Amino acid sequence: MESHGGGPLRSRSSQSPSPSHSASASATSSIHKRKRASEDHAPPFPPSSFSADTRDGALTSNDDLESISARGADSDSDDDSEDAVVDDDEEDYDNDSSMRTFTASRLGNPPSAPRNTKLKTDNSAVKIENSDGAKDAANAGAGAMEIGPVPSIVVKEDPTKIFTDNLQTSGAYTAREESLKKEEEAGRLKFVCHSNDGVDEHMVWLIGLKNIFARQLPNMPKEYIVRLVMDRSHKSVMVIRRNHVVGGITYRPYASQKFGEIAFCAITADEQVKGYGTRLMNHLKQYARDVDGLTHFLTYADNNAVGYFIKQGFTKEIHLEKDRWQGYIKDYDGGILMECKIDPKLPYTDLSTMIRRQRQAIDEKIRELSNCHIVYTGIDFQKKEAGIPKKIIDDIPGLREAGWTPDQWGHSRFRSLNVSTDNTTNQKHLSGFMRSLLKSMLDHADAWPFKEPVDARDVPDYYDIIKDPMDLKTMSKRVESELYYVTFEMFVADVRRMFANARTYNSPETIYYKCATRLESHFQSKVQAGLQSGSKIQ
Ligand SMILES: CC(=O)SCCNC(=O)CCNC(=O)[C@H](O)C(C)(C)COP(=O)(O)OP(=O)(O)OC[C@H]1O[C@@H](n2cnc3c(N)ncnc32)[C@H](O)[C@@H]1OP(=O)(O)O
Repeated sequence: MESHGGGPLRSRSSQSPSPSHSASASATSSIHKRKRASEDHAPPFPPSSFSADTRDGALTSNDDLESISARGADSDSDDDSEDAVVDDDEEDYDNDSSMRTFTASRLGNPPSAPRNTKLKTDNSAVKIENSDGAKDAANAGAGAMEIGPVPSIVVKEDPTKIFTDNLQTSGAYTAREESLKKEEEAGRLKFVCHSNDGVDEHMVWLIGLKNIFARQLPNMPKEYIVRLVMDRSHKSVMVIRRNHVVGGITYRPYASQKFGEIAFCAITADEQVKGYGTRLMNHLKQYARDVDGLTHFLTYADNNAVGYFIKQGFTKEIHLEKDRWQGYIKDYDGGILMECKIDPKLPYTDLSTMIRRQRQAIDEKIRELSNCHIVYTGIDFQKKEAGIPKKIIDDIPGLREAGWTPDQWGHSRFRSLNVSTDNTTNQKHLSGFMRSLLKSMLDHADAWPFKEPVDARDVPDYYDIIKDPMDLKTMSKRVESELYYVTFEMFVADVRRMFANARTYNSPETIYYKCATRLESHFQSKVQAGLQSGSKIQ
C-alpha cells in the first residue's frame, strides 16, 4: 500500500488505537478496527504531562484519566443533570486537587515547540482574535484561539436597500442564525476554539465538553472521550453561554492534508434543535478554513445524526482524493463516512446576512418587473340573503393597474354569442336567458323536489351531509337581484351543484335521484338550444 507521508501504513490486524475516532461508531469494535494513521503522518506530539504515549498524545495513565474526569462534573455542566454523565469515575468530583495536580503538572512541563497555527493572510478581511488565554496557550505551545463574537468575514449591510413592506425577511434557518448572532454580539454567547493548553478556564470548558460528549454519545467509552478531547493534536470548538459549555465539536486537523476529522459533536440535551449545532458548525468551518487552512471535513457520522450532517452540507459521497485521507482517519462499523467541502469564500458566520441580502436583491428585481408588492384595499364582500352582495362590485382595486381592460371581461360562452360589447346590454341579455331557463325548469314535472330549500325539520341530517345546498328559489333570488350572476358559468355552477347534491344525499333508486337526472337533462337541452339560437330561449 502507498504511504501518505513517507512511512508505510500498517496492516489493520497489527494496529493499535490511534488518537481519535469518531463518536458514531460502536466504540469497542471500532477501536479494534482503527488504523494507526498518526504514527506515520502526524507530527510528533509535544511532551505531555500525562504519562506516556507521547507518540499520539494518548492518556495512558489511569491516574491521569481519573484526575481529569474527577474535575469535570462539579465544574462545567450547565445543569445538574450533567453531573450524572460520568458515573463511576466521577464520584470524587469535589476533589479539586486532582485538577490542580493536573494543571500544575501541565504548566510545569510546557511543550517544547509551539504548535503550528496557520493563519491565512491572503484575505485581509479575515480576522481571528487571540484572547489572552489563547495567547498564553500559544506561548505555552498548544494552539488555542477564541473565535470573536463578531464574525471574521462580515457581509456589509446597505441600509438604503432594506425592505420592510410585504417581505418575508427570513426563513427558519436565517431567523435562528440571526438570533444567535445577536446573542454573540451582546456578549451572552461565544464560540471558542481550544486544545489542551493548560489554561485553567480552557481546561474547565474542555472538561465540560467532555461531560456533554459522555452523556450525548453513550456508546463511547468515557476514557476514550477524555483522551481525544485532551489530546493536543485535537482541537475543540465550543459553544459557551454565560461561561458554561453548551456543546462543541472536537476535531483533528491534518494540516498537511488540508482536511480535518470530526471526532465528536454534541449539544447538551436541553439546548438541542435551537440552532446551536448549525452555528457551531459554521464557526468550525470558518475557523478551520481561516486558521488551520483546511478545505474539507470528514467524519464518521452516527446513523441518528446523518440528517443533521446533511443539513450542514455533508454528503455520503466522498470527493476528496483518497490519497489525501486514506490511512489518516479510522475505519468504523456503525457510522457513515461523510464529507463536507469548505467553501473558500463563504462568510460562514454571517450567512444569514448574505441570505437576507440575496432575498432583497431578488425582491428588488421582482419589484422592477411587477406591481405584486402593492397591496390595495380589500373588496366589501358583505352579503344580503342568498349570498347576494349588498352592492355590485364594479371595480376591483388594482385590476386595471395589473393590465386588465374591459374587453377582457369574462370568459362566458353566453357572452361570446352576443355581439354587444356594452356591459349593461350583456347583463340584460344574460338575466333574460337565466330567467327563461329557471322558468323552464320550474315548469317541468320533475322540479318539485328542487323548488324550495330542503327543510332540516323534514330531513334532519341533510345539512350534515350537504355543506353547499342549492335550490331553484335561491337561484331565482340571485337572478332577480341582478347582482349575483355576473357570468353565465356562475349560474350553471349553481344548477350543477343542486343536482349533484341530490345525487349525493339520495341513492340511485330514489325518486329524488331520478328527478335530478331527468331535470338536469332537460336543463342541458334548453341551454344548448338557447345558446344556438342566441339566447332566445322559450
Ligand atoms: C461525528 C459525531 O459526533 S456523530 C454524533 C452526533 N451527535 C449526536 O448525535 C449527539 C446528540 N445530538 C446532538 O448533540 C445535537 O442534536 C446535534 C449536534 C446532532 C445537532 O445540534 P442541534 O443544536 O440540535 O442542531 P440545530 O438546532 O442547529 O439543528 C439543525 C438542523 O438539523 C436538524 N437535526 C438536528 N439533529 C438532528 C438529527 N439527529 N437527525 C436529523 N436532523 C437533525 C434540526 O432539526 C435542524 O433542522 P432544520 O434546520 O430543518 O430545522
